[in-house]
Amino acid sequence: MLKIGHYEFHSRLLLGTGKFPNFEIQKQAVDVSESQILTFAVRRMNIFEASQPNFLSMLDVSQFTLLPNTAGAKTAEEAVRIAKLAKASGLCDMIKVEVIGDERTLLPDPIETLKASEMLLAEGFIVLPYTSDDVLLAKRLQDLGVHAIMPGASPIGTGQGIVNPLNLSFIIEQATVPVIVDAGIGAPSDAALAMEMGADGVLLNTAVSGAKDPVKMALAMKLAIEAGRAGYEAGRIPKKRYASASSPMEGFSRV
Ligand SMILES: CC(=O)[C@@H](O)[C@H](O)COP(=O)(O)O
Repeated sequence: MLKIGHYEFHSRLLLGTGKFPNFEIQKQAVDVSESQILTFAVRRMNIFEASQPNFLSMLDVSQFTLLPNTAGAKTAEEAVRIAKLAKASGLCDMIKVEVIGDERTLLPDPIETLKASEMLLAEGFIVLPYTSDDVLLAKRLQDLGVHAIMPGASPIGTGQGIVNPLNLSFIIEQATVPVIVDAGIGAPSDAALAMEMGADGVLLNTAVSGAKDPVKMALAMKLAIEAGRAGYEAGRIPKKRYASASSPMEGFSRV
């Protein structure tokens, strides 16, 4: 079970809702992914205008936890304003804090992210900050009392996979709250690796929405995350420098 604040989920795949070819494909992808948490940018979703097309209107929203995110915010104050708007719409008391500090890399601004997280915790939100793979920042956020940490595997939409596995392993090692690897996942093997490393979940969007067959890729990501988690729980064998026979000969009679 993935536990975030007072929420519990059996799925460890968090799915973004942007850039799908159309709502029908998106719905099918969401269905096969069996994801229970869908994230969306409050500023891009027409949540307050019933007449406008809105992906959420295609879903039985009672089956999902909708995780609003503060995409588009450049400052802590903007992020807090967006989070409050989302809460006012009655969707969820969880918020993914996304404060972007640089337009080209879309990397999060560490100082504004920390500030926004502190302000949102004080307002009673369940706070999930999207961070870089900075080990100390993850620790500082955790010490503030955030409910999960979401380090990027690589910049949003790049599909580069986990570019700094060492940092990610340090973040996971020291974590006292769930670690959700967020952004930059390109292939199912990236998601499986994150889970094998001990991440508690994976948030992804572009790898599915931009795939040639988004529905099949959603299924592949679901299976990869399940396989990675099972592998982590099973405990992989240590890597060795030299070979050891898979069928040892000790105890066998000579013929
Ligand atoms: C949807 C969302 O929250 C994105 O900002 C997220 O970080 C996913 O990134 P990818 O599109 O790289 O999977």
